[in-house]
Formats: sequence, C-alpha cells, structure tokens
Amino acid sequence: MTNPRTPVPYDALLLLSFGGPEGPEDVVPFLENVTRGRDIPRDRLAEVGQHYFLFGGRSPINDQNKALIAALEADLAAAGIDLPVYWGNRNWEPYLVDAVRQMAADGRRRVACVATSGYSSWSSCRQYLDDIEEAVSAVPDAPRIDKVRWFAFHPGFVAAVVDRTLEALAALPSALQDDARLVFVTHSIPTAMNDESGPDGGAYLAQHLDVAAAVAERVTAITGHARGHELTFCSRSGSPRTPWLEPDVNDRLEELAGEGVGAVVLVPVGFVSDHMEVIYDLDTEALATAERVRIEARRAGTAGDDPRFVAALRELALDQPIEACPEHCCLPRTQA
Ligand SMILES: CC1=C(CCC(=O)O)c2cc3nc(cc4[nH]c(cc5[nH]c(cc1n2)c(C)c5CCC(=O)O)c(CCC(=O)O)c4C)C(CCC(=O)O)=C3C
Ligand SMILES: [Fe+2]
Repeated sequence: MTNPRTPVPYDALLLLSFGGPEGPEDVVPFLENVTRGRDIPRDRLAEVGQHYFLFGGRSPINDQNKALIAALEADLAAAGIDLPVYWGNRNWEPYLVDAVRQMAADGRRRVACVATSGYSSWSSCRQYLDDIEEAVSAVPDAPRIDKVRWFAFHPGFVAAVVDRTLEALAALPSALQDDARLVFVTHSIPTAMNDESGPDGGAYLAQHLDVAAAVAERVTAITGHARGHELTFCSRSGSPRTPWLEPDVNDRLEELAGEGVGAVVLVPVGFVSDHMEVIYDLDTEALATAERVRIEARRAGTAGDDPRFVAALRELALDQPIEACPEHCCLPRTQA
C-alpha cells in the first residue's frame, strides 16, 4: 500500500519523541527511565523532579506532540498524501515499542520517522536510532524505519524561529528593541559528546552556530537593524567534574549586564516545542536571572506546530529517500 504522491514507498510516518510525565506519580519512574545507565548525581535528579512538581508533575511535551501530529495530519491531507501518522516515545507512554507493534499489526512495511530533535549528537540523534533498533528487534514482522537526520537547517524551521524571534522583540519596550541582543539557547551536552557528534565530530555546536547565524541574519534583514547574537546553553547535568558546553545562559546574562546590555531575546533554537527545559530552565530560571541583573528579557517561542515547520518535516520525510547516518556518526570513540 504505497502512496503514489510520495517518491519513496513509505506507508506510514512515525513521530519519535522524548516523552514526559502526565502527573505527579509518573515523575520518578519517568526520571528513572531517562537516566537508566547514565551518570547523573542523585541531587541533580531530585532537583529536576522539583521542576516537574512545580508544574503539577506534568510535562507539556505530550500535548505539544499531539498538536504536532494533528498539524502533520492536516498538512499531509492538504498535500494529497494519504499516510497514517504514528507516535512513540523513548521515556514515557506511548512507548516506541508499542507504536512499532501497532504498525506491524496494521501491516506497515516501511516507515519514515522524524524525531523531535533537530541536531546531531548521541543524545539528540544516535540514541533515537538505537531506540528504533531495539524496538524493531523486539517486534516480530516490524517495519523498516528510516529516521530523518538533523533538520534544523531547513528553511521552514528557520522561518518559524525567525517569526517567534520577531514577536519576542516586538514585546520588548520599543526604546530597547533596536539594541536588544539575540541570545540563542540550546541544551548543553558533555563536550566529549559534542566532539563525537556528526560524521566528523563537533557537529552539534557547528550546526547550532549555523542555524543561529541564519536566524540572526533574517532578523537583521527584516528589522533593518543588525544586533549582536551569540549561543548559550541550558540544562547542564551530569557530574560537575565532566566538562559540558558553556557558557550557561544564566552566567552569560550576568556578564551581559556587566557589559551594559539592557535587553535580550532568548531564542531556544535547540528545542522544537515549549517543553519542560523551556518553561523551567528558560521561563522560570533564566528570566528570573535577567530580572535580578536588570536586563529586560523576553523568551521567543519554539517552532511548535508552525505550518512551515510542519511542512518542512513532511518534505524531509517524504520528498526523497531518507539517507541513513554513517555507521560511526555520533558514536562514542570507544564504540566507533
Ligand atoms: C541534547 C538534548 C536535548 C535536545 C534534543 C531533544 O529534544 O532530544 C534534550 C531534550 C530533552 N531532555 C528532557 C529531559 C531530560 N533530559 C535529561 C538529561 C539529559 N539530557 C541531555 C541532552 C538533551 N536533552 C543529556 C546529555 C542529559 C544527561 C543524561 C544523558 O547523558 O542522557 C534528564 C535527566 C535529568 C537531568 O540530568 O537533567 C531529563 C528529565 C526533555 C523532556 C522535557 C519535558 O519533559 O518536557 C527533552 C525534550
Ligand atoms: Fe535532556
């Protein structure tokens, strides 16, 4: 049952995501799933648990994925493509393995997959490939699943982030808008993980710098005003002895205040929806830091279910055969 409108014989689309707790009783088991086999100190876990409890024990990520799926279904229908969309997560229900089981039961043979993570690295790409391999090997007659590689360079993603950035700029007091600095933010990862990311290493950082520069350039062209931009990091975890990518967004805001910067827009370019890392680490923590150091700050939205981003995901999945990552891509050197 292949689709005449797609050049590749995919018979389903799969959205693969992180998953998040639905209520207070889910928080601890969710965190156990996320950190199984990882070197995360106990007090860091307790602290992250508190972030979830502050929001009633519930992450917004599942609702955001439901909205993205509805938008994908509408986009496919408008493009005249008759393909079912399935959903599976790494760390919470609905689990990937159950989606694979359902696809097998429905007779799907070859599936195009997009993950809610737009950059290369073990955490943001390779781990999802491993999840797919594990789920597929656990299900008899599982379909073949091809996952889209890093996608944040896509003009549809960039256009959505540009618009969210312009909206945040416009929400600043008008006297501060022209000089507001664009502070792009993404999830920190261990520097070793960055060194091993992509086919040649260093891809996680390089990709973010490229996408941030593309967004800043569009914002300059549209507003007719060049403003400084830079990349910062949030959500550092792991052992304090392990180096992670820096500067932390909070530390950088303090420095910017010292340099006399009066206004910033935080642009969460590393994330595709306003999930917990965004509503806690940026909206709760970084915006409080900005207030303390007397910087006027606004947080730009994420691509979310912006129609240009949704169309980009459809194009990336279906317009040409999905190219597999090279064997050694994003693998720790000891495993490569
Ligand atoms: C690169 C990256 C992304 C972006 C790409 C992508 O989206 O995939 C991302 C997204 C997310 N991370 C999330 C949550 C968590 N990440 C953790 C831990 C970690 N993340 C890491 C990296 C990333 N994470 C790393 C290197 C660790 C250390 C442990 C390890 O080496 O694996 C922990 C454990 C506690 C802690 O250590 O902080 C939690 C709870 C949620 C869900 C939010 C919600 O519920 O709304 C989302 C979308
Ligand atoms: Fe994470």
